[in-house]
Amino acid sequence: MTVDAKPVAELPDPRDFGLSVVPEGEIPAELASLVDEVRSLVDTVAHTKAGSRELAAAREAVAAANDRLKGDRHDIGTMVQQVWPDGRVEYGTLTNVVSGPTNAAAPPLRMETAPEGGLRGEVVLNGTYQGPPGLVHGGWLAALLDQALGSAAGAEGMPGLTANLDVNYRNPTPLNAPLEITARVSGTERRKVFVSGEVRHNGQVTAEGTALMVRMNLPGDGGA
Ligand SMILES: CCCCCCCC/C=C\CCCCCCCC(=O)SCCNC(=O)CCNC(=O)[C@H](O)C(C)(C)COP(=O)(O)OP(=O)(O)OC[C@H]1O[C@@H](n2cnc3c(N)ncnc32)[C@H](O)[C@@H]1OP(=O)(O)O
Repeated sequence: MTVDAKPVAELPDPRDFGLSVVPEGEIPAELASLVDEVRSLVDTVAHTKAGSRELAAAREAVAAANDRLKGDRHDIGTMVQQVWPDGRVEYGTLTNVVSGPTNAAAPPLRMETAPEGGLRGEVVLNGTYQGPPGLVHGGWLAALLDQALGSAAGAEGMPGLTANLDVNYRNPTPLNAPLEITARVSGTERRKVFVSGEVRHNGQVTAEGTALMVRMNLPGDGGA
């Protein structure tokens, strides 16, 4: 179903809305490497069986690193501009909990244009995303789908917010295993963008979702 589809001519530039933008290429390699290490640290701490002495020493080392870095922060709402190999430009928040490149709590999910249309990404979720034993938490699968579906709408020139998200869990989703995420726009109606997507492991759908994204109301587009 496509009624009155109205992609915006150009993606809005967040700077026009008073937001700062960091081009992904300008993120220092040392920060990317630190984020990876912290991601691993969170998993290590979550699973450690170390004794009190080692734990106390590790706490001191982490506190020292925290003190060292605390001072100088990006503002909340800072955006990152990502340019994908196919030339697609995407804006997201720098610390987006699913895709933010500097957020150690993010897997992170990266979505690229799929040959069959829509977007496709791969991600591995470690033990800090656990729900049932050995399995990914259902809320996190919903978060992955929400992000992928939102990106699919953005990639078609219709960035917006999720008004409704519906997820069906078809099969258990394993931790520490490659997952494929796919998403596409299935229709539009005025500012409503209908999107659908899947999470797969070894080609088998483990979760699938549909969402209604409401496209941003931009100055000059008449709001229709
Ligand atoms: C600033 C610069 C930006 C730069 C560019 C950035 C690009 C980024 C690109 C790409 C990446 C995106 C990745 C994101 C992924 C993550 C997504 C999230 O986590 S979003 C957070 C959770 N969602 C919320 O917090 C929304 C809260 N809700 C609202 O704010 C409003 O309700 C909103 C915006 C969704 C709609 O409000 P209204 O006032 O704008 O529009 P109304 O008139 O109410 O609705 C429009 C149409 O939608 C229907 N509608 C609205 N809500 C509905 C619902 N829940 N169910 C069914 N229909 C609904 C209405 O009936 C209406 O339909 P009719 O055209 O009249 O037919």
